Amino acid sequence: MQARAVLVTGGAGYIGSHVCKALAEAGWTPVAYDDLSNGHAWAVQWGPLERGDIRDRDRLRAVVAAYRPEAVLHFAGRIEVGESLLAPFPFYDVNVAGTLTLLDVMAEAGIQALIFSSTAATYGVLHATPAPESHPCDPINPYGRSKLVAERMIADMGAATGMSWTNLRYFNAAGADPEGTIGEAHRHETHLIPLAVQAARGERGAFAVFGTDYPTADGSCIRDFIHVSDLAEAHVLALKRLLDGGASTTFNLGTGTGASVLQVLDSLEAVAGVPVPTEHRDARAGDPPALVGDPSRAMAALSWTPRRSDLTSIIADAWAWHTSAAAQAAVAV
Ligand SMILES: NC(=O)c1ccc[n+]([C@@H]2O[C@H](COP(=O)([O-])OP(=O)(O)OC[C@H]3O[C@@H](n4cnc5c(N)ncnc54)[C@H](O)[C@@H]3O)[C@@H](O)[C@H]2O)c1
Ligand SMILES: O=c1ccn([C@@H]2O[C@H](COP(=O)(O)OP(=O)(O)O[C@H]3O[C@H](CO)[C@@H](O)[C@H](O)[C@H]3O)[C@@H](O)[C@H]2O)c(=O)[nH]1
Repeated sequence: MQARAVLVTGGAGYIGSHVCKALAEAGWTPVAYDDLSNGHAWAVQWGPLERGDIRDRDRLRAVVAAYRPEAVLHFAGRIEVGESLLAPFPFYDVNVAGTLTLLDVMAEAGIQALIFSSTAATYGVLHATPAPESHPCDPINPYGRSKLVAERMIADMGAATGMSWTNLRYFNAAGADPEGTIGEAHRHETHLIPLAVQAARGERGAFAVFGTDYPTADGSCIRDFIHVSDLAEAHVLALKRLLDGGASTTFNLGTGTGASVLQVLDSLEAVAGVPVPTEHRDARAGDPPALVGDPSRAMAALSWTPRRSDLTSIIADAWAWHTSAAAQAAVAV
């Protein structure tokens, strides 16, 4: 029997490629649609790669007509919080206008199910920790605002067209495929764990800790790290739920427990057995002090439990991937 196709925008990226692997293991053909601005052709291993920009309506139309996907998982977007304050235009252009174009093409083609990559950055500064989905959304950077606008467009389009949707608000995706096939390799790396790994391996200078006087126990920021394989599993479960008639909704995907930047560095030193050279810098603009999410709604509705999201497993998988032959070959491409 022909496997059922799903369109995965951003399928050559970090989270999208891990989700493609999980989708293929669950019996779908993931069609990755990606302009490779931050992703990699080598990360697309479980279905076809269609190069294209999410803002290119004609190209999207052609790919949708060729594969007739029964659902879309929408990862494509601009992702760097700090960058969004310096250059907001591409964040609104890709994350808002690009999402709107995708929604229009989906409506035209009659595709009735969408899973959207949203973010903890939609909340802004938390008043309650861990934050439930009902926490007010007041983002403090253009990235978070662009994702919140996209969430609201999706809900409006769904109400008008009958499309079902699930907005998944990820906290900090981390780690790598435990089988070592793919991992985190953003072209322009800004993320804590890969940068700290590179500093530990002597591939860059000292790791810059952004802010040491936050109102947290050790003064550094706190984030809720969720293993990318746990995220991937949640996407498969969310897709099944939506295609089985589950109601449109928003779920947090986090663990409910935070770790500080300094704790992450300690854990990396313990796993790797080498020191991480660090220097202290001013806080990065647009960074809330703590982002920790309550995942209990997703856990109940999806029968999902994060299994590899303890800090040691996350760091061990990240370290194993970054030090693997696969990663060395990948960065050379
Ligand atoms: N990494 C995280 O911790 C995290 C947390 C919350 C939400 N998210 C969201 O999850 C999604 C995936 O994040 P990621 O970390 O895998 O990032 P990523 O950059 O690895 O993946 C995004 C992919 O989208 C592609 N892309 C970018 N602009 C495009 C365009 N105009 N047209 C087509 N493709 C385009 C990139 O080439 C890349 O492959 C993003 O939407 C991000 O906002 C990520
Ligand atoms: O060189 C660095 C890089 C990061 N950090 C700190 O580490 C924490 C995590 O930063 P980073 O890894 O860049 O992730 P976030 O800025 O938290 O953003 C990620 O997590 C968000 C959800 O919380 C997503 O929406 C974003 O797409 C994703 O990039 C923050 O406190 C940063 O200040 C440093 O101290 N030094």
